[in-house]
Amino acid sequence: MYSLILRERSGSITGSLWNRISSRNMGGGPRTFPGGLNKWQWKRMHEKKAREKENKLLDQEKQLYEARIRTEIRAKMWGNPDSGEKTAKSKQSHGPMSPKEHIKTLADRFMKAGAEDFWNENDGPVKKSDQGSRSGSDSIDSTSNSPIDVRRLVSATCDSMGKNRVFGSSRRGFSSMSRFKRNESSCDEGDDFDAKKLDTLSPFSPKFAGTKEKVKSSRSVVGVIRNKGLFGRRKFRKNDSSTEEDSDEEGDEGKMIGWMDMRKTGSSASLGNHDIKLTKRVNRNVTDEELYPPLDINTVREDLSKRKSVDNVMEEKQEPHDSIYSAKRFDESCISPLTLKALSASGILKMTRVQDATLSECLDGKDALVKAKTGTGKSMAFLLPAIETVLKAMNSGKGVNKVAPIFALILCPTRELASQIAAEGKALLKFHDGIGVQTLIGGTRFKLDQQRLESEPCQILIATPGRLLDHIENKSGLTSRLMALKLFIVDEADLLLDLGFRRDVEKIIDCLPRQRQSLLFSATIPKEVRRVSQLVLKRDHSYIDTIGLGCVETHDKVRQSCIVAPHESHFHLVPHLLKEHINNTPDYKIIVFCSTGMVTSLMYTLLREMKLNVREIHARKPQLHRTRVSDEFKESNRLILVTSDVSARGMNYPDVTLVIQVGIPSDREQYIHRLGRTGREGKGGEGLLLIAPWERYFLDELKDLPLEPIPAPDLDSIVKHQVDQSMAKIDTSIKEAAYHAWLGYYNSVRETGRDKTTLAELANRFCHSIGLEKPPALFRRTAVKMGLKGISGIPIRK
Ligand SMILES: Nc1ncnc2c1ncn2[C@@H]1O[C@H](COP(=O)(O)OP(=O)(O)OP(=O)(O)O)[C@@H](O)[C@H]1O
Repeated sequence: MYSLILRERSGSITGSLWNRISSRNMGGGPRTFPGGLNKWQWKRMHEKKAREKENKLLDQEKQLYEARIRTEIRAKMWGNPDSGEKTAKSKQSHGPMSPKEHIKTLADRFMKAGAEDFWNENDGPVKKSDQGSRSGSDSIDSTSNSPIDVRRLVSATCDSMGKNRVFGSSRRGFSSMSRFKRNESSCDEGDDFDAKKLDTLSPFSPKFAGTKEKVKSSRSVVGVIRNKGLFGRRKFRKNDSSTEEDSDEEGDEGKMIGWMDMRKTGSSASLGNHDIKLTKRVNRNVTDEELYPPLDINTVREDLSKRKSVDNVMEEKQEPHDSIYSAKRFDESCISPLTLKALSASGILKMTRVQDATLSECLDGKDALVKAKTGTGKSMAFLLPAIETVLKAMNSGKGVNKVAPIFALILCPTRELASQIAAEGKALLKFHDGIGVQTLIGGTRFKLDQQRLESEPCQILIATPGRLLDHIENKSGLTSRLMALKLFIVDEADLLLDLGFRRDVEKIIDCLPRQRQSLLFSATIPKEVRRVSQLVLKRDHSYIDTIGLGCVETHDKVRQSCIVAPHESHFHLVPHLLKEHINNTPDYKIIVFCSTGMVTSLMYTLLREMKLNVREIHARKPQLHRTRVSDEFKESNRLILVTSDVSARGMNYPDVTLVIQVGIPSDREQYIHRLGRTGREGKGGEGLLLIAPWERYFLDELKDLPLEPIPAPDLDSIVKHQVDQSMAKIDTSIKEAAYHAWLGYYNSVRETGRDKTTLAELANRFCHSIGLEKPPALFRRTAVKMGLKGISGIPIRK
């Protein structure tokens, strides 16, 4: 069926080309599945089943672990009347070991033997001669009853965990905490006891895959070693401090130690007598000295001085902690010399943290979900891999026979953002001949788009979902060009995967080849989005979070405050606050966010009447106007931009000094993105949220952000008079339109459960504040559309 549709769409494609196209692996697949389900429903059903299976397995693991603990407690309670002497009988005893003893044996063996040859096939009991070769604190005699150096074990473990990378492969529920970063400093810490050895010790290491019994008996170590993720495959990630050797070992396949090799060496036979109880352990009080044998003071000093010098070198190399930049330079990465030339021509030498964290992963062709704060260079972080992908595809010659292939597709939510990304892409391609970036955005003529796409080079396409779908559905030939796609990028991924856009994005994905790399970027990635990201990403994608767990998504340098004041005072307060800021900041540049396009228009008209230097952008303005104003605001200061949420995401207006949000945003994420228009590139800024008392409930969503409540300022009587006069001059139609839009918006965001004020009451107050004598009646159709029909106090026109 799908090939039929395709055949119909590509009527102009020649026979041989058709053959190539139809044999291509398309993202769509069959349209219907058993039970009349569509592809996505089918996919979701299977994902759900997989999750359930995973949870069931986790439960089983938990039960096993609990059983282990119970056995341990029972063993403790029964006691062990052991004399401590090794009897001939005990030596020959082949009964099962107690969990504690097993752990001890494992740890002892570990201490004795190097982790590398620990589980060799012909590995037997540790020989005396081996013991002799070790000295100092490293050496623990396994034949004696010397206790395991738990403190060292724990500290090494914690150390590895503490330095755990925040970013890593995303497996649902298996947080990156279960992964250990290879770190030289952690090797320094406890002799040769590094993360890798810890992994070897872990019952989840493939080396322990030999018998279930072994895995079970070492489960008590797990409490220390693994604090999350029972099944997650252990991965070692390479980092800056990884040695050459490390990276070699990690190999290409996900930098993971070969699973098969380990399983081979971890067979039951290879354990020899080591899982057999040989001695009976004496129950005796262990002194502190025995537990923590005194260390040679000189060794400690040496260790400390070594660590200090390493730290100093690291500090010298590192940027200050709150800097958005990393110490790494672009010329240290493997991007093309011509791109490097363009970067240095723009004065860009160092990577930002997000670029450093993602570039190598993205260049390796991996799928990734990336979270980084606003204004930290995410656009460049995905444009550079896009350019490299195009260069690679062009050099390999693949797809060049096809009709002008598009190798990289970038989706973003707004037209201005698409144009901005395209401009940045063009700057990076300045010295590359024959590679072009084009945009497909709404508000332009469809035919012109087509002509442009055909006449100018376009290997990188940046589009808004609606217009791209128009082209796909109108058989403009774009579908066949997209068949060569290698890289699919979604900027502001959380918004595009949210309900408003998701259907469009799904349809677009249906038209893309399945064999592709996909990257998702945003400053905010709620849990729900991580889940649905599977729609776009491969299962083994990386989740790269440069913000980190428990850290806020906003910038420390941006001061955030909140004013709660009655709704009717907002139109008076905004001009007052603006004037105050302008007086204190000569080079001001302010963005005022309003809830809807029509309210934006009213606010703009009011401020213009008050002779402030102001511009407006919202969806109701023609595209030409939007582009002109956006460009003007980018380049100037001493200007105020009043805008709706079309400017909330991704727009890079440099040096914005203040962001005012009038009324509650649609959600927490939108608050963060709006605020993110200031404090870009590590600079400072100020954010102010102005809400009515009934909107206070929204502050719960922001309670982890450093939002300072401040009292509403006393209104300047001159400003108040000016506002009243200016408002009186504004056309009633603008006010009525604002009223209707406002009503619709608040009806959708208002939490009626918490708010006792009726919508009619709020509507009346809003009317009053904008100088309307009485609420204008709504057309019945509009009222039904807004869900307002039947609300008393709001007049409805037939
Ligand atoms: N390595 C770098 N060195 C200097 N400036 C950079 C670097 N990378 C990006 N920039 C600049 O930082 C600014 C912000 O970048 P960008 O718009 O990509 O941020 P963002 O993280 O996408 O923000 P948002 O989350 O709001 O979309 C841009 O002006 C960009 O040119």
